[in-house]
Amino acid sequence: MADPVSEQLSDDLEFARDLAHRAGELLVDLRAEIGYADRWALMNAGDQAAQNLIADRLTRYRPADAVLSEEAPDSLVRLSADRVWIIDPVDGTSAYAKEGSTEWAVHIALWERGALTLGVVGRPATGEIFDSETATLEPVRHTGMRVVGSRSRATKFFRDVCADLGAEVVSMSSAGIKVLAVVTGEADAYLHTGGQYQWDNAAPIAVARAAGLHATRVDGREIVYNERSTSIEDLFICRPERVAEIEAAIRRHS
Ligand SMILES: Nc1ncnc2c1ncn2[C@@H]1O[C@H](COP(=O)(O)O)[C@@H](OP(=O)(O)O)[C@H]1O
Ligand SMILES: [Mg+2]
Repeated sequence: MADPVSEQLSDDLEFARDLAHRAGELLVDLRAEIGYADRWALMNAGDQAAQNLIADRLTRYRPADAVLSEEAPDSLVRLSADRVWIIDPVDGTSAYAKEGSTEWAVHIALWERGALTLGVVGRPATGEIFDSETATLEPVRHTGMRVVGSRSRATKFFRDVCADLGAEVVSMSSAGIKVLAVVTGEADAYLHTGGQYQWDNAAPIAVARAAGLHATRVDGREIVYNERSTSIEDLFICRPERVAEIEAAIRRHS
């Protein structure tokens, strides 16, 4: 009979879910242990502990693969690798260090020969894990249009597009948590401009695509991963039925 543990380690999606689960538990424990009095200490400890856990297991169980992580120096080896794990150990770091906030996530994505092949977004504060195999788009439960955007870095463009649409703006931390808000029907779209990196959106985009969401750059271009530049400045994630309306507003303000 197959050993369930070794099966879990050999299947990339199960391996990635397990990484997000382990890192999430560690981060929740650290919050309780360190407390919130010194936010920088908690942020640094969380980033470092989750990075170490994920990096150690990738080295041990996926030694041939390259890694791009927010918390490790970028190695250009990834540009000629067949498989690259794109990792954000804690997305929404400042929310992680805010007592009571659930707006922080663990991102694990895998890029293989030109495309993202899996993504896992863990929401450790609620114990949920979303992945690119099982994510399904839920119906909206609100009336009108809701657009989710950065809590701390909303741009004029974002505000102008939302005002044009007459949309309710919902501010949240973490790119992963914002994509989950669209997947779960809490918002119709997630619009971001002004800067972001591959690790901020790779896993969320894999989950968004699996759920059937529209996911492109703000100008409609495809989002391309494992480019030399780590930057992916802007994103437009949207329920299919709202794409045309929001794209028209984007064009009016571009
Ligand atoms: N203008 C900008 N430039 C660079 N990174 C940005 C950015 N706006 C958002 N981000 C990054 O994108 C992630 C989600 O941001 P936000 O919560 O504001 O929507 C955060 O990742 P980290 O928390 O991993 O640093 C944040 O640092
Ligand atoms: Mg991030």
